[in-house]
Amino acid sequence: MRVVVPFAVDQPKTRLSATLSADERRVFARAMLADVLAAVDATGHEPTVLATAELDADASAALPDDSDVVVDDSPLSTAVNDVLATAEDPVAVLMSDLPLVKPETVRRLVAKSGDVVVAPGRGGGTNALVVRDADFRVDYHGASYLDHRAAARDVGASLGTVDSFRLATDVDEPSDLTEVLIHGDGAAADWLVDAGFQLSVDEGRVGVVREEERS
Ligand SMILES: Nc1nc2c(ncn2[C@@H]2O[C@H](COP(=O)(O)OP(=O)(O)OP(=O)(O)O)[C@@H](O)[C@H]2O)c(=O)[nH]1
Ligand SMILES: C[C@H](OP(=O)(O)O)C(=O)O
Repeated sequence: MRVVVPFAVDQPKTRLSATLSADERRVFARAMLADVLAAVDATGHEPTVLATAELDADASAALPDDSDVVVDDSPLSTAVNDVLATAEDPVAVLMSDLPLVKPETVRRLVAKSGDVVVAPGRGGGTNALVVRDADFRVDYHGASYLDHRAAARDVGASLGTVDSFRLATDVDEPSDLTEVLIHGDGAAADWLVDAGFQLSVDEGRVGVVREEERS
């Protein structure tokens, strides 16, 4: 199955700006992209990066050999809907900020039955979809998990849901870095460790600290 991976090339992950500089967010976003693409590639499914701009050398380095790249500077939902409108076969849409995703996670997603399969993110978002219905269209942001379920019902599509910790864990906020350090073992986790991040336990609560901040 074609697995479309939307990727914001410029100024990604602004909600991490209290913790990472603009340059660091660029590099970290590319490390997460590499983890997602590696997981897809290991399953034999074909990744297509849906990028907001031409990929630079760092982002291109994350691409497995058989990847396609589509550049579309439209807003996220418009760009994904452009893909869905011309797709002749089922398509999966998997976000690029899911560094805990493993090949088995991708296999579970694409194996789930339903004309529209939704994998919720924490907080009401939609971290992955499988679309087997020609009339279904996306509408991201806000409580998009609920919106996508309603949109599927509106076009008469049957619904599947994938309840997966690894798919639900998108990295949006500084607190999400904790999950990457605990459960990640790919490029994103390695980058965080190299950048000096480590787990901290403060009054029983787990978080992250950066080495330079502890001294
Ligand atoms: N093609 C495309 N992908 C996008 C766009 N905006 C976000 N994405 C990707 O969609 C996924 C979810 O987006 P967000 O969680 O909002 O990521 P983000 O825009 O980098 O982060 P914030 O700036 O913190 O909102 C990530 O894989 C992004 O790289 C867009 O306008 N076009
Ligand atoms: C794309 C968007 O991501 P979030 O902003 O919720 O991380 C969504 O899941 O609808």
